[in-house]
Amino acid sequence: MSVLDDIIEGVREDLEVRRALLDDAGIAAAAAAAPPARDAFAALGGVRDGSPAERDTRLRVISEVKRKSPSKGALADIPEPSELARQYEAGGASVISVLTEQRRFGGSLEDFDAVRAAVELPLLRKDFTVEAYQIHEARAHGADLVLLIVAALSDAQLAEFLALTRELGMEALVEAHTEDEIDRAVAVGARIIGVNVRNLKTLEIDRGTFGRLADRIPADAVVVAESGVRSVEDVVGYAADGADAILVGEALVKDASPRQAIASFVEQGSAAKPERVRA
Ligand SMILES: O=P(O)(O)OC[C@@H](O)[C@@H](O)c1c[nH]c2ccccc12
Repeated sequence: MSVLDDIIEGVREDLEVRRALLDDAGIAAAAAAAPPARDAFAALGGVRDGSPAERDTRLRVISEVKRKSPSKGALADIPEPSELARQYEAGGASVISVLTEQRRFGGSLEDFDAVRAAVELPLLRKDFTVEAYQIHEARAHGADLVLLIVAALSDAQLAEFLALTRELGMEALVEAHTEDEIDRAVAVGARIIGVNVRNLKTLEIDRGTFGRLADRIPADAVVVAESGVRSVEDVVGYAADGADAILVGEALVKDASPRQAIASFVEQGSAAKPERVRA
């Protein structure tokens, strides 16, 4: 069984515990009652009805609240996720990602709620989405963006979940690891596409993956480089290779001043962004 299968098995078990407390109809009603979602696509520099050339050249940072990971174990204590989120916002993050997977990443919906109460930025509910329930649940907790991992879903599920996400007023970060997965993301109409440079089977990082795959993403989609940022040099590399946004967890939760780190990522990353001319 792959790491991904293993994680998803736990995610499904935990989901059944929550569903026993609030059933499908209950969670759908809670989602419908939530205040409207924020426009995460626009926050990431996406342009709906214009040419990509109209886009500004700022590199966006998606800053992640991440307590631990399967590859690295414990990363940071994070006694107050709300405090960390305020620093992320003050530093100039465009979106905040909050991991809610419990077993491997130490996240929770409680963390998500704490961050939601603390900041106005669009929030990504970062989890392994395998059921519609989780999408309703994300919206009920005030999420604006959900994660859809191509490797974990069939084409039919991808299309269904993306449609539900948009019905609820949210957008999806659709995560790919290979050319084939990018093509599948594009085929279902994803407009925020992430290339995760962490290999899901070996858990190893290969930053070069981003440069090899980014050009395959159509120009009207927002391109996100995910994982492996250690310092501003890595940010500059991703920006030069065509990232519109970067998703950063470990480096920020470990930094003594995440606020300053984000500010320098935005500044130096934006300076390194090429004029965008992709077919
Ligand atoms: O901590 P890093 O290397 O900056 O990575 C952040 C983010 O990309 C990573 O947490 C991630 C990317 N895709 C995921 C899917 C599930 C859980 C976590 C992830």
